[in-house]
This record gives sequence, C-alpha cells and structure tokens, in this order.
Amino acid sequence: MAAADTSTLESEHALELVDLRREFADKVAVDDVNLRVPRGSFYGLVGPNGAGKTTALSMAVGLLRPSGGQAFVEGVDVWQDPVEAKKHLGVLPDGLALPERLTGGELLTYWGRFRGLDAQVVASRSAELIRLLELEEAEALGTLVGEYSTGMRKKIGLATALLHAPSVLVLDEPYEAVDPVSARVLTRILRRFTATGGSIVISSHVMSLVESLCDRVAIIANGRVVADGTLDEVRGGTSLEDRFVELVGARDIDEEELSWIGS
Ligand SMILES: Nc1ncnc2c1ncn2[C@@H]1O[C@H](COP(=O)(O)OP(=O)(O)OP(=O)(O)O)[C@@H](O)[C@H]1O
Repeated sequence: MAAADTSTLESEHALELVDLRREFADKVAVDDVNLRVPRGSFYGLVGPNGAGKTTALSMAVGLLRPSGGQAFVEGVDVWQDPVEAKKHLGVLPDGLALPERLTGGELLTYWGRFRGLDAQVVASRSAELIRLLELEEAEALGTLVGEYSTGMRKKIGLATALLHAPSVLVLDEPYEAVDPVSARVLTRILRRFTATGGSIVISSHVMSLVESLCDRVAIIANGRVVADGTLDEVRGGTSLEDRFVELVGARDIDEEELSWIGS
C-alpha cells in the first residue's frame, strides 16, 4: 500500500533532484540541490557561468556520477536503474560528442536502431527531423558530422534526443548557435512536445527566451538553487533578468579598469 502511494507521488514529477551534490577536488560544483519538475512543464534552468547547471543536469540524466543525493526521472532512480530511467529521457548534453565519420542521417539510423526502434520508424522519423531542422542539403551532399557547423551539430544532437519519442527532454543550451529560422522550428517542436504531455528542462543564458518559453524556472548560483517556482513567482513583478542580477549580483567596470583598451 505504502509503495503504491510513493510511486504515484514520484510520477507527478518528470524530474526530481534530491540533495544532489558534486565536488571536484575542493570545489563544490553542485551543493545539495533539490528541484522538482512537474510533469508537462517547460522548465528553465538559469545561472551565471560556472554556477553548476551543466554539472547538475549531467548528474540528473546519468552522465556524471553524483558525490551525493539522488535523481529521479518519471519516478525512476537514475543511478539505481539507469536503463529504465534513460528509456524516458531525450538528452542534449553540453559539448556533445558525436561520431564524426557518419552523415546526420547515418547517425540517426545508428542511434534509432541502438534505441531498439523499428527500421522503418527510424527511417521516417529521421527524414522528418532532417527536413524540419533544415539539414536536408547537408544530407544530400553527404556531409559528415565532423564537417558540420556548431549550429548543425546542435540540431543533429536535438534530432537524436527526439528520435525515440521520450517523455522528458533535458537540453543543455539547445538554442546556442542555432539560427533564427531553425530556432523558430525548434520552438514549435518543443511547444508541441509539452502540449502533448511531454516535459522539458532547458538551460539557457538568454533570459528573454526562458521568459517566452518556460512556465517554471530555477536560478542557480554557486551550486545552489537561489530561487525556483513558476515564472511569475521567480520574477516577482520584475523581469527575469532583473531578478537574476538582483540574486546573483552584478559587477560594474570602474573608470580605471581596462583604460588601456583603445589607447
Ligand atoms: N570536470 C570538471 N573538473 C573540475 N571542475 C569542474 C569540472 N566540471 C565542472 N567543473 C567546475 O564546476 C563548476 C560548475 O561548472 P558547470 O559547467 O556545471 O557550470 P555551468 O553553470 O554549466 O556554467 P556555464 O554557464 O558557463 O556553462 C565550475 O566551477 C567548473 O569549473
């Protein structure tokens, strides 16, 4: 009876981080982070450079072992049952390592088969993703992933994250280096994903983007969550950028600093 209650509670959250912690030597990169991402939400994780966003997300999706704490995806403990947890997950990691000697289409075919999808399903989904993400020309030219631009790499990485139709997407800076036309397509894809019940976590440095996309947000600084909740709760009547600067702190440049520039 108690076990059934627990699983119902856990499944309310697409992603849950409990006292998640990671140290690198003397540096505490993620300091007992607790976060709950309700199912169906579009969740934004923001914070200054080095705040611990990538480290936290990497632990949340099973790519980096925590020093302490737990991560759950759809109620499944990521580090106790990684195979089951990863079935629910589509991930775009930071600094994505890709097989460089394949074309985008070959990569998706390999990835889809690796994920256990039927060959015909892989073929039709791959063709659709390549067309929507405007990678058709590169595919027609036989361009290898190793020859892709930064934005193209991001797009093929997103395609691999979407291919197996996961229920939770965890995307580290998905819009970085993506051109405005592709960004619109990406936004449509992601909005459709949440409209059909999927849950998304993105990290981003672009506050206006987070404000336009996300319904919930967390601000992380020095490895700690300093604010989280609905977008309106976190903004507290100001803009997300103002709230961010208020919580994280801004530094002005004094007159004498960098006085040599342009001299
Ligand atoms: N492999 C590593 N070895 C040592 N220190 C690390 C390692 N990875 C991250 N760190 C440190 O952990 C802290 C958090 O880094 P992280 O990459 O998670 O920040 P971030 O919020 O994603 O930053 P950014 O916005 O610049 O991408 C930083 O101080 C970083 O130097």
